[in-house]
Amino acid sequence: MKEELQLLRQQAFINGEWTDALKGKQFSVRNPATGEIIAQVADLGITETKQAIAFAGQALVTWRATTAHERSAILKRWFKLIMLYQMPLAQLLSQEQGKPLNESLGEIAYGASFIEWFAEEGKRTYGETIPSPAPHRRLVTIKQPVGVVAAITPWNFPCAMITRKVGPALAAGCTLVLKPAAETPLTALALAVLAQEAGLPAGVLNIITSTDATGVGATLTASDTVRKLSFTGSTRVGKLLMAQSAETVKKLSLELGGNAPLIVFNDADLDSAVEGALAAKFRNSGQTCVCANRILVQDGIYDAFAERFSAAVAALKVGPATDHESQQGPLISSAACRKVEEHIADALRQGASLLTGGKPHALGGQFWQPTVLINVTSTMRIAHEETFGPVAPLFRFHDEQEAIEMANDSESGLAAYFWTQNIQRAWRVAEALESGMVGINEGLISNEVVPFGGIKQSGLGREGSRYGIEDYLEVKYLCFGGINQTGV
Ligand SMILES: NC(=O)C1=CN([C@@H]2O[C@H](COP(=O)(O)OP(=O)(O)OC[C@H]3O[C@@H](n4cnc5c(N)ncnc54)[C@H](OP(=O)(O)O)[C@@H]3O)[C@@H](O)[C@H]2O)C=CC1
Ligand SMILES: O=C(O)CCCC(=O)O
Repeated sequence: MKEELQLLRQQAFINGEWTDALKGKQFSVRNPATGEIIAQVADLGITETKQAIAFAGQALVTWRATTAHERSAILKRWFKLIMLYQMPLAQLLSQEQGKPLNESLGEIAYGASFIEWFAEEGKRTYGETIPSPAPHRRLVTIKQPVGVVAAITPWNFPCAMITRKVGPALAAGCTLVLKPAAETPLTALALAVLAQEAGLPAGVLNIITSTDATGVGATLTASDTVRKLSFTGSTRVGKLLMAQSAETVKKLSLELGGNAPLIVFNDADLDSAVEGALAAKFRNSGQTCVCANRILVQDGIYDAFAERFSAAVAALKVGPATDHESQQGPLISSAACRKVEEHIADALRQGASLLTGGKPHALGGQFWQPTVLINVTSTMRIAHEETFGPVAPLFRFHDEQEAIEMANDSESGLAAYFWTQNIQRAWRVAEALESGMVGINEGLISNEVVPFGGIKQSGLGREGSRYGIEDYLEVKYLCFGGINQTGV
């Protein structure tokens, strides 16, 4: 490498240029562990968003004409650079998002894995030949890039939620306008530094940093040039963007909220269930859409599980990312803290009890004690709303049928988990759960090779895996007629 690249950028990235807002507006990015301002980032608006869309439209003409191998070579260079800069990227990510450094290092590697995976998958976007019902016709399909893609991403995974959209889009031959969350734009901009270094042409990836999510979202969805929207975030905003996209009939990928059940049957391996529930609930301090939101425990194992689990939760080390022993960082905002507080208060009011936690952490600010509630019931808010924080509510059930009914009693259907040592039950329950992903005796189920996505109001489409690139491709059917089989 020639020289260290400067990863901390405070300007937006449009058509390969680092760009200020037209009116010079900026917004502050804060470290959620300290409240300290760590950057002043360009605050772009509707006009700049329209410009970025136009540049992405122009860049599409040449980018879509490159071969999958050429695109793959650039993506592989990008992957290598991300891994080369894994530590500084992780430090930046922890600063703006708050998660412990080890989790950030893991997220950078996870994020990079989508770039490497789709660098390969892009070469395998096969069409088909279809046996023709008519002797004089030949029928084939080819796959072509959808076109310009708008991507809107959340703050909880500032790297991986970007790369699992941008990786397949670029590999397929699409260009993008990306709006990262206003809380965490710095990792996105740092990724752009490395993409440019890897040789990504100007205009292929544009990044709009903005606090006007409504205006930018409306501009992206209203645009006829933008042919697809890929969004990860709340169900409320997902529905809004879906409605806005109806006018121009965009292709949609929506990764929305979850309310994941985690079921522990009497025949579970208790050690494994405790370890898995800890991982599934407390990853990123509970701020993950696949985090277990409802822990359903069978009568016969309830007390033993509650005791072991709450001891493990109480032992979690809460602290800032600068303390390398931290396992739980701060929540992203004071609003997130309020939601956690409200869910706990509502549960306690309705008869739940605390086994551990339940209060703001002594560190102050946005740190919250990892919390376990017992005797939680379906009338409580926590049963139906995603808490998105470090609160584990333990529900009680009597038999398998009741567990399945409780698990499926949700508008969401993203992830579900259960623990059993009975193979028949494992298949039965896995098939009965209404969710896009199921962990069986396993609490961490995400990686780049598997299809990530939900059913019901958890969204549309799949990210990662061989399916992840399909959302960025259109199938075109070609009918070759007039074929003279005797030869002319
Ligand atoms: N599925 C998931 O991974 C996530 C789920 N959530 C759920 O959502 C709750 C709220 O989190 P929150 O951060 O507010 O999630 P949002 O859905 O509001 O934010 C996600 C992204 O959407 C953007 N956005 C917000 N409003 C609009 C709009 N009108 N048009 C276009 N884009 C918009 C945000 O921008 P900006 O940051 O500038 O507001 C951000 O980039 C969480 O508590 C959790 O339950 C949250 C994040 C991720
Ligand atoms: O959408 C999210 O909340 C992030 C998902 C993290 C994962 O890929 O497991």
